[in-house]
Amino acid sequence: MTRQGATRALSFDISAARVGGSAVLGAIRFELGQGECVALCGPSGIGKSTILRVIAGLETDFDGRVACAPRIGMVFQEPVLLPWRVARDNLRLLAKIDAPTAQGWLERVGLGACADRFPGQLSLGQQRRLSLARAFAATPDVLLLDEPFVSLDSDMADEMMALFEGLHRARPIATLIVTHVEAEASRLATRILRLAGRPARLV
Ligand SMILES: Nc1ncnc2c1ncn2[C@@H]1O[C@H](COP(=O)(O)OP(=O)(O)OP(=O)(O)O)[C@@H](O)[C@H]1O
Repeated sequence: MTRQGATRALSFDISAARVGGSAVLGAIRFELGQGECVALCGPSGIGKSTILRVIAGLETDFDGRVACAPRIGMVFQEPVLLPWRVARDNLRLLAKIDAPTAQGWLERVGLGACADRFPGQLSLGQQRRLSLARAFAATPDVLLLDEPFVSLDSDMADEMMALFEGLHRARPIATLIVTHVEAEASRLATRILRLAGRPARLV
């Protein structure tokens, strides 16, 4: 396997990837242009998160070449926040921005009044908004979103998607978004990559 920098935001070209020794991904090749939002779809267990993990360097058992711009941001299904830090500090410390900028981001995602609350004092939807704000505030070159709207009620999912659209319009970071919901993919992405089979390939 080879990892190196790229002129495109992301170039993914592998012939195989294994998880726990079993072949999960087959030959898969795609690219992500600067500012583009691409969806990665497929049934549960097909290997969508594995692709994100390979890109992020968390999964190294693969054959091929992954060239990604250096700064990668990830948003997981479960928000990963510092539980002992209030919302403002979660943004400030993890996105490396000052307190007034952090407050500005909180306002943008409707959490202006929650700056001094700890993650445990926020609802799941609020925690996810905070995670999304943090990801954009950190201005990565590539953003990897792993089912960021799963298990939210339809109003909240709609609100989160609108939030993502607004943030991405204002700051068009190359984004790969994993979802198994077709409507989400066609709403948010300019291109949809579909996985099928075992080991998984693009279809
Ligand atoms: N430690 C492991 N050992 C063996 N197989 C594993 C291990 N971890 C994950 N897998 C397998 O890897 C495959 C791909 O998992 P992955 O999480 O990438 O799928 P996914 O498409 O993201 O699924 P979901 O939509 O349910 O999150 C699954 O079939 C899973 O069973």
